Amino acid sequence: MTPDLMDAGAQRLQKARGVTATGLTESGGRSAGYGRVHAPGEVDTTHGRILYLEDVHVSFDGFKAINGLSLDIAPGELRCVIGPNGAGKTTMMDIITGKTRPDKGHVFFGSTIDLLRYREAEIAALGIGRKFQKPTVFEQLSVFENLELALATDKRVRHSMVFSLTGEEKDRLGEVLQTIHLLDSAARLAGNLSHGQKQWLEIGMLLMQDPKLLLLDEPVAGMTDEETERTAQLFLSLKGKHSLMVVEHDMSFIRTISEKVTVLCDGSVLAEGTLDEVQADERVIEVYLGR
Ligand SMILES: Nc1ncnc2c1ncn2[C@@H]1O[C@H](COP(=O)(O)OP(=O)(O)OP(=O)(O)O)[C@@H](O)[C@H]1O
Repeated sequence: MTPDLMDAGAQRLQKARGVTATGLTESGGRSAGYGRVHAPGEVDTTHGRILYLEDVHVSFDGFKAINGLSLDIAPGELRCVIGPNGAGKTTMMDIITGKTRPDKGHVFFGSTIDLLRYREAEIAALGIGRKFQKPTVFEQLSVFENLELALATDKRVRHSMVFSLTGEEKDRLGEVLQTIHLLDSAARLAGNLSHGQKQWLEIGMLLMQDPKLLLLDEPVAGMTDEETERTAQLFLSLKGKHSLMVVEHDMSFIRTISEKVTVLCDGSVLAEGTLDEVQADERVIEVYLGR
C-alpha cells in the first residue's frame, strides 16, 4: 500500500462525503477507515486492502508461533504463502478466521472490520471462507446436495431443515458446478469422487457462500498432476472475483498461479515478491528452499 493510493482513497472518501476527512494517521492508517461511506455488509477496500495484519503475536506456552507478523492483501489478489514447517502459516489462518486469538496486533478485513471483535462463525458470515487441507464433504450425499447444503447457513434451513432453492440459487449452483468442473458429476455421490474432485467440491461449497476472501491450506496436497493443473486453472479463474490466500509447498503449482509470494518463517514475513525474487533470496534459500 503506497501513500499515494491511500491519499487517493482518502480523497475519494472526502468527495463522497462532501466533508473533510479528519483523524487520519500519518500513513493513512487503519483509523482512516472508521466511518467510511459504505453499504452495510460491504467490505471497505478504499485503501486497496481486503486483508490487513499488523504486528500480530501469538505464543503457545511461551513459544512464539507468530512473532510480529504484518501483511496485507489487495482485493482480487491471489497471494501465495510459503515457508518451512512450523513457520506459522496455519496459525496465521487460524487467527484470520477467529479460531486463535492473538496476544497482540491488528487484523482487519477491509479498512473497517476489526476481525478480532468477531467469533469464528461471524467471520465466515462476513465473507471469509476457509478450506482445510483434508476435504470434508458429505460422502453420503450427491455433489448437488453438498452444494445445496452449503447454503444451509440460511435461517430457513436451520429452522425447518426443509427448503427449496430459489431460481437465483439454482443458477448459482449451476455456475459453481461449472466452475469446479463437476457439472457432469452433479448426481454422483461425493464419496465416489476422486480426491481432487472432493477438494473441488469443497471449494464449490465455499463458493456457494460467495466469499470475498478464500483461505486455502495446501489445496493440491495428494492430487495427481492433472488435478493439480486443473486446480491451478480454477484458482486463476477465481482471482479477481474473489481474493485468495493459498498456502502450498508445491513449487511448480505456486509458479503456475503466483503473482506475489510471501515467505513466512518463525512467525513473521521473511521475504515477499515474485517467486523468482524470493527464490533468489539467500535467506529464503537458507531456511526453506535449500541449496
Ligand atoms: N495449539 C498449539 N499449541 C502449541 N503449539 C502450537 C499450536 N499450534 C501451533 N503450534 C506451534 O506453532 C508453530 C507454528 O505452527 P503452524 O502449524 O502454524 O505452522 P505451519 O507453517 O502451518 O507448518 P506446516 O507447514 O507444517 O503446516 C509450530 O511450531 C507448532 O508446533
